[in-house]
Amino acid sequence: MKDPIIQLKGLTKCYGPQRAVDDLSLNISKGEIFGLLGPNGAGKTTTILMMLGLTDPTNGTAFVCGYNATSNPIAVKRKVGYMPDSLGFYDNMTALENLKYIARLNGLSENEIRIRTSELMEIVGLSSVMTKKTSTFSRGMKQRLGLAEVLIKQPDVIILDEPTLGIDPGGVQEFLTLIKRLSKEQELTVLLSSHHLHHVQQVCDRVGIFVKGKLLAQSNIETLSADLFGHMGHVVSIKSAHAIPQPWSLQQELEQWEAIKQITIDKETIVFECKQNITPALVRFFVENGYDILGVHQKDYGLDDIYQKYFEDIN
Ligand SMILES: Nc1ncnc2c1ncn2[C@@H]1O[C@H](COP(=O)(O)OP(=O)(O)OP(=O)(O)O)[C@@H](O)[C@H]1O
Repeated sequence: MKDPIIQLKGLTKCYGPQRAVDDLSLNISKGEIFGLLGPNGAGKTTTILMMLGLTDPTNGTAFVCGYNATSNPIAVKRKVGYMPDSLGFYDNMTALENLKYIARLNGLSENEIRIRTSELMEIVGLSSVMTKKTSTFSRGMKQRLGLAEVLIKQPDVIILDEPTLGIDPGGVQEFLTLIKRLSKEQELTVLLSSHHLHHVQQVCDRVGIFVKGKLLAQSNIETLSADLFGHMGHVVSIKSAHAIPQPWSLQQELEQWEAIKQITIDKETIVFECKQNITPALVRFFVENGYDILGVHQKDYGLDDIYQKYFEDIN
């Protein structure tokens, strides 16, 4: 990994006897989109607050953009834009006025404010509605305005806490596409916390699975799948037009196949766990033996399976 822009070492936060974050070590490199994935109460927000210097760790360190977040929170805040899960705007002001207000708070000159706010409204797709009061905005539009506010100080890192919460599916898609584009165009590092696995899967280069304060795994989705389910090999299920009799005359022959590890039969469905992908050979075998096939399904392990494996005891 290139020099990490976020470096968490043994980060721990205890609330009384409860370890909200437990010995978290994690490196995130510049330009990466990292998804912190976990159910409610996993410790995602607490981790973010420690990274911003808004709450002190019980143990461990958080270095962000080269600064220790606990001893130098002001320097970190200059470099990091944070969008919390609930956004607040001045509803009696227009979107543009809200953004200009934040720009002034960040110390931009009036000339910079004029140029930058108009650029950002364009980037987040709010130019046509920027003179409307934010009280009229949908949740999706508010998220976009929140993103513009976060970007106004040209941060190196943005941290988005549950950014897709409450947005309709179309809005989610647009928002995630925007995040991805910004990250690639500006080498912006993005830390995105969510419990929406599908949203995370669409946009993140890597994900961390966070459960009960512990980071259980971190990798890209493909590697996580291979690590967790690689031993399962290729699983293919074949649905015949008719129920498979028990005992089944062809089973013994198939069990001789080197590539087949296990055969499970349930009425007309036969599931094969195989060492490699032998789906075409299996289909030929069934056809040659006079079976009519209604369906063939190859199981691909994805984030759903990962989620279920880690979170099944919790949800
Ligand atoms: N100030 C606090 N005092 C005591 N306990 C807290 C405090 N803040 C968080 N916790 C507890 O720490 C644990 C982690 O909470 P946290 O908000 O970080 O989780 P999360 O993953 O962000 O969940 P959510 O998605 O629900 O916000 C929870 O059990 C929560 O109740």
